[in-house]
Amino acid sequence: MSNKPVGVVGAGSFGTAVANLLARNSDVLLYARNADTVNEMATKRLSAGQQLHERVTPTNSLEEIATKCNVLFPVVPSSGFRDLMVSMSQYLRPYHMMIHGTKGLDLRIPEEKPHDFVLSQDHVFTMSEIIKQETVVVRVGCLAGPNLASELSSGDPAATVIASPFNEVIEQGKTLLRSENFQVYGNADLRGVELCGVLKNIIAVASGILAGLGLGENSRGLLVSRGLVEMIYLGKALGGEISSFIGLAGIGDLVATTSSASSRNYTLGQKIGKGATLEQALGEMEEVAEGINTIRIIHQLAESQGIKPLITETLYKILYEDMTAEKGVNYLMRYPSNIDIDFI
Ligand SMILES: NC(=O)C1=CN([C@@H]2O[C@H](COP(=O)(O)OP(=O)(O)OC[C@H]3O[C@@H](n4cnc5c(N)ncnc54)[C@H](O)[C@@H]3O)[C@@H](O)[C@H]2O)C=CC1
Ligand SMILES: O=C(CO)COP(=O)(O)O
Repeated sequence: MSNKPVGVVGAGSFGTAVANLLARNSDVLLYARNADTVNEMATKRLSAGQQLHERVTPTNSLEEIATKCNVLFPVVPSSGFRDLMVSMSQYLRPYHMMIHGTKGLDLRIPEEKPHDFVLSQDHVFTMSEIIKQETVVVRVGCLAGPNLASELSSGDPAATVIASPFNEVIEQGKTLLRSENFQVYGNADLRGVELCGVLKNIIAVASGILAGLGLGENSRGLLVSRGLVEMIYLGKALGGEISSFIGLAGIGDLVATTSSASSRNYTLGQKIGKGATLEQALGEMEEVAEGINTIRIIHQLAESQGIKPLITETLYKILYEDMTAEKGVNYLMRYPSNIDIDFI
């Protein structure tokens, strides 16, 4: 496997950062779907504002990347993930290994719903589930942790978690990604680690809102700690293990994303806190903020499953109904809560 290039599918901010990390150890093929973008990447050696490592070769061909690479890192937003897997599936074989970096969920509602239809976990999928549903790939994993693309591209010290039930996926991920400035931890709880990356985006949006309202570090500390409890509560209900949430992919990523203007979810929240509507805030952003879609999905799931994630529900009202950000904060502050930790 070592002489083969490694494939990264998706050349946005994170796909490009992952390609550059991998290029420290291997040749890399980086797929972008737009042929003009690929030509420009090849000539200017730039992708998503980042300089491309000399060992990264851009490609526009899914067939080429699947044929030449045994290990593939799909890193596209969750909204395009299933379509991508459907398009790629004809080129994929059981010997492929896939480690995705996408921090979102996929919602599949039947076109013809029975009159008593209730949305359940059977309609909400993580990206590893999509890979297994749409392709013949078996050895699947994910990559999650405090990995802000802008900081990775500056070469700052950082670390990630490779999660998979297959030890060989974890070991392969470590071999490919580990370098002087980049550590890689392993975790067998694939679902839990995927959910960490997905759910922390909700709390990042909330943190941005607090910042947009001009609130300080005490309120952020309160949010991060209650946010972690909510992530664990939801994560457990959706099949993750508590221990993953208190590791690098959980608390580690939560801290990074709730305190950085480099986070798109935080930035979007900040715009809302300053008074923008969701439509206005989205209109000002060029990159994906997965938390917006995740809040909608968790709201629908919570409603039908009888679970009550307080922060997520309040965010839903701010983003999709007519609650103001100030009212949302007042509502949360008045909510009667008195047990600090109730999940251990
Ligand atoms: N940017 C970051 O710091 C990090 C992002 N992530 C996650 O990585 C995923 C991707 O995020 P970014 O790269 O930042 O997004 P981005 O908004 O910078 O770029 C997304 C890229 O995916 C491409 N794309 C979308 N659908 C596609 C499809 N069907 N086929 C091929 N290409 C497609 C777009 O053309 C675009 O180039 C998200 O789920 C995000 O949560 C995870 C860790 C860090
Ligand atoms: O997940 C991330 C860092 O680990 C990136 O977060 P954003 O998608 O909010 O930029």
